Amino acid sequence: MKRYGILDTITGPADLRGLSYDSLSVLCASLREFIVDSVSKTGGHLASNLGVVELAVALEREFDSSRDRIIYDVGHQSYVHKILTGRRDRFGTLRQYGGLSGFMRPEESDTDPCVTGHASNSVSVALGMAHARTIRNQKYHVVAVIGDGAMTGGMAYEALNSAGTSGEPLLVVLNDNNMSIAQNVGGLSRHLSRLRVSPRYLHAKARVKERLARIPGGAAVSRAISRAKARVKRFVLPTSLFEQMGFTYLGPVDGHDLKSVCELLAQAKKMKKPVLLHVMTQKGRGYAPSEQEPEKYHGVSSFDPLTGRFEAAGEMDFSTFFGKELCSFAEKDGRICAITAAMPSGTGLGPFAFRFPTRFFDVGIAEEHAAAMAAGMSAQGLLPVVAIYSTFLQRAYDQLIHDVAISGLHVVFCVDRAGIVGADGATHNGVLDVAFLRAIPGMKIFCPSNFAELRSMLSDALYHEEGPVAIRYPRGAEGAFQRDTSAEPAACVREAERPDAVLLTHGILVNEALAAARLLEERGLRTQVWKVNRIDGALKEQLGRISEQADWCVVLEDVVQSGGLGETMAQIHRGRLDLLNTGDRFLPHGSVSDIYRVCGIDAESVADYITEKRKAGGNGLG
Ligand SMILES: Cc1ncc(C[n+]2csc(CCOP(=O)(O)OP(=O)(O)O)c2C)c(N)n1
Ligand SMILES: CC(=O)[C@@H](O)[C@H](O)COP(=O)(O)O
Ligand SMILES: [Mg+2]
Repeated sequence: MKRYGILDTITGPADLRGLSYDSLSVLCASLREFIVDSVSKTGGHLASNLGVVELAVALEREFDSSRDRIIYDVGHQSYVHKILTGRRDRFGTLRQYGGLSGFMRPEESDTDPCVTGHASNSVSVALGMAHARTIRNQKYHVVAVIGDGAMTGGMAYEALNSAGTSGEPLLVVLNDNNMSIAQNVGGLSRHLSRLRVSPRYLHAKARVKERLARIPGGAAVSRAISRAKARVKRFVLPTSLFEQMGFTYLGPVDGHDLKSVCELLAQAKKMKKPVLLHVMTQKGRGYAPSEQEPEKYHGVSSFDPLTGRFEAAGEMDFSTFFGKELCSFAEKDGRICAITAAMPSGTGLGPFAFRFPTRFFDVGIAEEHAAAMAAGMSAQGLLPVVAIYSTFLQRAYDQLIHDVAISGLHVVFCVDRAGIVGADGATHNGVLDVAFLRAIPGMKIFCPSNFAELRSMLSDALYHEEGPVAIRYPRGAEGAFQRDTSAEPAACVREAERPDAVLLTHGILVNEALAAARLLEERGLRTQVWKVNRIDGALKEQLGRISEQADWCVVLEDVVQSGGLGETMAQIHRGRLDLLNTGDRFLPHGSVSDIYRVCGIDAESVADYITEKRKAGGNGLG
């Protein structure tokens, strides 16, 4: 087993307090080596974790994470915290089924104060905890560690606005690496750049003070000048946004200078008010490939730690295909605009951004704003396409309804990462979109199963529809089923004469349904397979047609049961009905195939289920 020097001697955060700063620096190097080795095997969020090593060590040293509440925003950068709080031995299970989560999970450790995964909520949750501490007359510190990317999310400002004047002692550590997943964007990013250069001003001030102190009576002069300067400064120097909101602003400090970070944390801890500590770090620090390309190494699959090369060859996936197709449409139609909420590469919009920079909008982690902005564009004659992961679209629900749907505005929502995403787990699965989108009057949902259908449906959504349209597609590549059936609202993709059962599904799960039908055929059962391509006002009519095909109907979905197609079928179908879906629960993390098995929606489980049911002669509904 590989040894990691000083890291092997650390049993918990308490050990950090007995170490010199030099030893802590050596520990940081070991932590980086351990993280690179481990993540190169499991995959995970590499660059963000390498960037916060010193900060995370300093936080564990200066605070007591078992009692104090340290919330890492998103939590994708919480690996050092996990390693130092008793989870190092399980680190090889990261993001795997039954293993450690890639985010904070209280069920994993008392040192994880809350569930994390979505950005920009940490200051709100921290303030709630600070209020609880006051009301319950308890004593502990509350810290929110939020990145400059997460700080582009509107929720962060709602929280700062409230926290700054709350009077609650609370520390917000702004981890500023000038990166979201991609380059950070917007006015805040500019504001932080200005603050970052302010040490020059601070150092110059310190030098003048030092020189004045050396001349007789100079100290008194220095104090008088300082007082006058402080008064003048308020008028002539731009103060930080955070000070304006009621925070005491500390920093900016070099986040890799452990001693300075520890000292400032210790200082902040003593201050009985809202404090914001601005820490500058380098994303990907200490590993050459991720230092050079922090975006590429933000979230990684397994790779060779020596070269940084990825093991899996990059297959064409739905996102890349979508991005490429959208470029073809945009070439011919100058009204098409593309909007992303801080996910240009994840949503496949990189090429669009490059080719049509004036029609591409990265709004930061601001899904609500993205949806409402699209409404404005549509109202004024543009053709906006908003590409957002299913799970993050949850943030924009009110805007979907209020700004887009009520006015019947034509906005195309490309709902990426629909269904099971796998390793990111419960916070990131896209299993609620069918239910929440269907509930919006006038919303149409297209469910492509493959690239050809995505192309056709994108074309239909852009040119043959009015009002809001969503196209939901999964993470990753297409499967064996590559036929374009998009011309029909619902298509029979496997015929069977006098079928024993009809298997009905939508989207990528058609591959599991067809594989299940083949297995059932080997067992002597005839299964007809249908897929729904459009979920809209005519759905019941389609389901009625399918319902007539056989007495026994099985509905297979990669979404929760409530609000799914199975429930609608239950209102129509008079024969036997089984509903196979992700259930009304939050799912664990693991590979997509692991989670399909957990839910019983993989081909084998479906075939076994139907075979068993057939033997038992029962009805699976309810
Ligand atoms: C609501 C929401 N939208 C998008 C994301 C995807 N996301 C995860 S991390 C991240 C960038 C965060 O940047 P920052 O907070 O600066 O952290 P860094 O990775 O730079 O350390 C984004 C966009 C998310 N987790 N939550
Ligand atoms: C932390 C976070 O929310 C993102 O980094 C997410 O993990 C990206 O997921 P994909 O790998 O599916 O783009
Ligand atoms: Mg950042």
